[in-house]
Amino acid sequence: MAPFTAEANVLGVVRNTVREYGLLQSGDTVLVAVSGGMDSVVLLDVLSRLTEFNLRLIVAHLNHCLRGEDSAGDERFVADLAAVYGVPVVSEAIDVRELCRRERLSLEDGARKARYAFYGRAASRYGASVVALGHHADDQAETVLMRLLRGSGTAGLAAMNPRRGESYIRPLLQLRRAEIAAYFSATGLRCRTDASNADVTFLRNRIRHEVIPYLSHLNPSVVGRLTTTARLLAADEEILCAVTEDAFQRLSKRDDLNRLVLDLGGLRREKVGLRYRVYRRAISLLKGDLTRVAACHIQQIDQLALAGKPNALFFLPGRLAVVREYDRLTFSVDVPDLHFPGELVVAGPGDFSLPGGGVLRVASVAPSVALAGDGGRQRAIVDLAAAPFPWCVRGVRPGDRFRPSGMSGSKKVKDYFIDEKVPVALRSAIPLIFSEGKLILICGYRLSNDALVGVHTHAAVAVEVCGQPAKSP
Ligand SMILES: Nc1ncnc2c1ncn2[C@@H]1O[C@H](COP(=O)(O)OP(=O)(O)OP(=O)(O)O)[C@@H](O)[C@H]1O
Repeated sequence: MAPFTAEANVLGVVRNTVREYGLLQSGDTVLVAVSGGMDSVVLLDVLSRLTEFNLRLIVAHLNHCLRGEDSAGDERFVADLAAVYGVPVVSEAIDVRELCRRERLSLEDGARKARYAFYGRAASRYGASVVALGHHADDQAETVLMRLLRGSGTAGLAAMNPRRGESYIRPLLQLRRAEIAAYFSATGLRCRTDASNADVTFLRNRIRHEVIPYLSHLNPSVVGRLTTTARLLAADEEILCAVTEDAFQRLSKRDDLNRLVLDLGGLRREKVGLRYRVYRRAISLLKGDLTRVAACHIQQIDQLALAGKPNALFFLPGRLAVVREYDRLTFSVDVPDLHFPGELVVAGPGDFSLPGGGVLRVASVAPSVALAGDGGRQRAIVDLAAAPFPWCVRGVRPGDRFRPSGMSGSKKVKDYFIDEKVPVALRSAIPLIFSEGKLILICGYRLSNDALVGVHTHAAVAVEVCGQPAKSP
């Protein structure tokens, strides 16, 4: 029997993990993500020793440009290390701070986003079948605690799996940090040290250096317990994903503008947990991930879905709009600029493109149609004698007032928007129509007493906004 050494232990656990989760196939090309830290240095060494798989290894390193000369030093160190193993190295430098500023991400999220995009590029360049990452059991336990503190559900607490999708594997995930450190010392490997790993102003470091040691006093197996929780929840998560996918297929469709539309009638019959999952699925499909989408956003979407209000709008980080229109809930990204710059002159009936998106449609209607009543909120009928052309169409400005139909006296547009609970983000995109300097219509909302049709109306037009990004009652 082989003696039980730190090396034999690590190699044995990794071989078990690889077998249990089917992480490697013979002859695989593996992109090994190496930061230069101890874990990924050990990962590279271990993979190079799994000779029975006849692997082709490629080392990949991303320079995040966050620590000046230290980052450049890491990049050189990894290139030298790859040379020692006689394997190719692929590296890139990305200004992560700039990326985070541009995309309004935290440093941690931005670095992760840059890294995974880089892995994707590098893997396809070298035809790698999998990307190997150096996460271990202590990382897993820290991740579970961090997500618990952030209020994650099952998906978040399931944390990491030895296999993530088809492309990512974590061969060290069932090893403790101490076991990896013992292997590292026994083999005489060298690595880079990232001084920021000791900085307890970062939540992960505080959990690593303060919370887990404290919890270990209560239960010495705390890391094992947390990783078990993650494993059990990962198994549950698989079932829940299948159920979600089934519901999502039943309840969603794409409309002709490529927006995702959920059927509220069906959605309301589902349990709250499933509704939440369907919203998350819709968002990740549109945005690519769920970065910056918090539990409170999902709850707000659900309130929008269940509320009595037939029309309302809600914005999520990342220019994602969720619009409730009667029995539909529409998700769209890259919503048009919700701002109405400048002025538009309408000299007569016709279709007019609005600067914030959508079309203003002004169409003549027969006096009999005009008298039959108004066309509902979305389609207003205007008496042309009371509100003659040319009209000026523009966004709201401070001090604008009008005389809301059916009310006596006048009212500030701003107060009207507040009373009608029109979302602030939407207000400046709503077209206001003026005739002879008087506000006669807030499109999609309210006509003015000054433009109402009556028995004496001889000429009238119907006004509506088509393809408007969002509206609220
Ligand atoms: N700069 C880098 N270049 C290449 N690979 C890296 C780099 N930084 C980290 N990795 C890979 O990611 C693994 C996990 O690193 P680390 O624990 O720092 O990241 P994390 O942010 O906790 O995890 P995740 O990448 O899943 O968010 C490392 O073991 C290594 O395989």
